[in-house]
Amino acid sequence: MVEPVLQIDNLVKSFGALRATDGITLDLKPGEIHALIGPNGAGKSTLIHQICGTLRQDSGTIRLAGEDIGALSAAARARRGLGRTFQVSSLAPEFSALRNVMLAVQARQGSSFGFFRPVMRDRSLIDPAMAILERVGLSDRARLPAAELSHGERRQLEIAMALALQSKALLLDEPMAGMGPEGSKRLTGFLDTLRQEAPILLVEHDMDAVFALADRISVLVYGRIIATGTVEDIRRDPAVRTAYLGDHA
Ligand SMILES: Nc1ncnc2c1ncn2[C@@H]1O[C@H](COP(=O)(O)OP(=O)(O)OP(=O)(O)O)[C@@H](O)[C@H]1O
Repeated sequence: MVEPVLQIDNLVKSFGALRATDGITLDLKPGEIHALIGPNGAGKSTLIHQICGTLRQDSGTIRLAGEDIGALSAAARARRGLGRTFQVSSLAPEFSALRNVMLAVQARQGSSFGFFRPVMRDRSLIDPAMAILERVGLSDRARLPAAELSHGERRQLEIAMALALQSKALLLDEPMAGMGPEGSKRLTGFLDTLRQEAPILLVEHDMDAVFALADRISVLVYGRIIATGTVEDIRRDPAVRTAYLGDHA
């Protein structure tokens, strides 16, 4: 059996009387895109926050490459190889795309963020950063400040930074949000190739993207996973159709 890269077991998080995640168990295997879908308020963001460490679970375990990371800070989890993109961007907006990625490369190499070193002339940072920007299709935007990139390009840049940190697994929280049809199509194509580099847990409302990309889909409703399966399994599942998909199936 293939060992999962990420293994979540029985994760529980309550806000007062509300169980926002109510015993969630799921895993992410090498090379796969596992999509997490569900209606508004189902608990998707709460789950992502617990996995990346910005919210502490009440109980349950989170393992990355076999290591229990459930008590580590978000920064420590990122250093262990948990990459993520955010609904709200984490980029340094005044820095160029290149510099943002160079800082991630530098962090990966173990040196601290040396703002006073002449990083912009350091080939050991520039070359790998440019290679990654090329990989995500942003090399012609390398010198632009992150703030001047389009919404879709900023998502690509965040993914570039996750790649620079050599993430073992990627958590993508609604990467298609705010994108037009063209942008969604381009990002879908890109994510399709990205799964070989690091498996992806994808929270997404854009069902065209989910159906095009997902190896497996888990459906979350009121904090519980009501079904996990292939695209076909999920499309056919009567409980899922009732709870979520409706006409979209
Ligand atoms: N900090 C909080 N305090 C209290 N309740 C919260 C908090 N965060 C989330 N909730 C509640 O937990 C439930 C799950 O919310 P969550 O944002 O995780 O859902 P979601 O599936 O991500 O929704 P969406 O698709 O709209 O982003 C909701 O009922 C929400 O109101």
